[in-house]
Amino acid sequence: MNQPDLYEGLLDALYGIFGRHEGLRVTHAKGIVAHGSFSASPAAARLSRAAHLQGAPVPLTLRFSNFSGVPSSADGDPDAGPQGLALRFLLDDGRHTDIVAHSYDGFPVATPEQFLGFLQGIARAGGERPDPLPLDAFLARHPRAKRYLEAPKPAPASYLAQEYFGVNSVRLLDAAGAAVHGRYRIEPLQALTAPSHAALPGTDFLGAELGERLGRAPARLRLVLQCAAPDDDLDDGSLAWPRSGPDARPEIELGILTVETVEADAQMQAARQQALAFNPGQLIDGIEESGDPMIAARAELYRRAALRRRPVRA
Ligand code: HEM
Repeated sequence: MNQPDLYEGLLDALYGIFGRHEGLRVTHAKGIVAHGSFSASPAAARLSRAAHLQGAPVPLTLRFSNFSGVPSSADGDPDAGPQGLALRFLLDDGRHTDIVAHSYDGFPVATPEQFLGFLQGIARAGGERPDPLPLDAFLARHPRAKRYLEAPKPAPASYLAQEYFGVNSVRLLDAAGAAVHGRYRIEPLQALTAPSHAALPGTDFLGAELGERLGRAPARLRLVLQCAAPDDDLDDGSLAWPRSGPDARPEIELGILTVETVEADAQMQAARQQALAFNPGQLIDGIEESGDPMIAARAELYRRAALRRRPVRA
């Protein structure tokens, strides 16, 4: 299969599973846009020459979301997780760079081709005449996909109360061109107080909780780089790297994200969501793809997905 057919096939498969919901993303359909800023650590500036990692505060747009492509799916429903966090760093010269992360450490599969097989299996296992055999066969060959499907993904107490993982590794380059490979993680700076809403199936609370919490005070998250060990596969985001024990990978704090406000006006919120098109392939000098095939594929996929969901202008 050529690349354009693969990308269109992936989008068709996602629309087949979730249906078409006018103007909304085919996955992560329900979300909320917030604004804030990012301040890089001195370690980040030593690691990369990227403009937003030099230390001066950089304006930030964030979108928190639920996995499902069905916008009416509630926060407590099983298809709501993993939750997503997309970040856009707005640079002085009008450019931007993005990180698109989710709350599961890993991905079901390593390549877009495998992901198509996974989605096709899921589609065949549902619908009017369900046939579970293709999915069963796929999961038998891809145990990490099985683990992903079976992992409980409960709703968090707050979008701000859990970790998010970049999954696909990147290469950071310093001023002299020296490279470090790693994966992003975004995590709460401190444990949050008890939730104000219950995370029960059928309940919808995450968007309101975020607005209420930020109405009281800004929230802070850490951006961390989990560094690759010399023999780590940089092209397989389905495999989580150890975080504890003797094989724990070194970690470097890249900076602090301060989340300040949400778009309170419902119409503006909807318009912002539609206009935004985050893209994990939107990189700038000082940050490169690591060789993971998913980054290039996601770059083209998200571009095509945004074109499909946006209204055609006459
Ligand atoms: C081949 C693999 C993947 C495919 C086919 C895929 C597909 C998509 C598509 C079509 C969208 C909607 C884009 C838009 O309309 O703007 C999307 C959004 C998203 N994806 Fe993926 N994705 C893949 C891998 C991943 C991975 C590895 C992660 C987590 C690290 C991830 C997290 C997200 C998030 C958080 C969003 C919502 C972004 C936003 O708020 O705009 N995806 N994905």
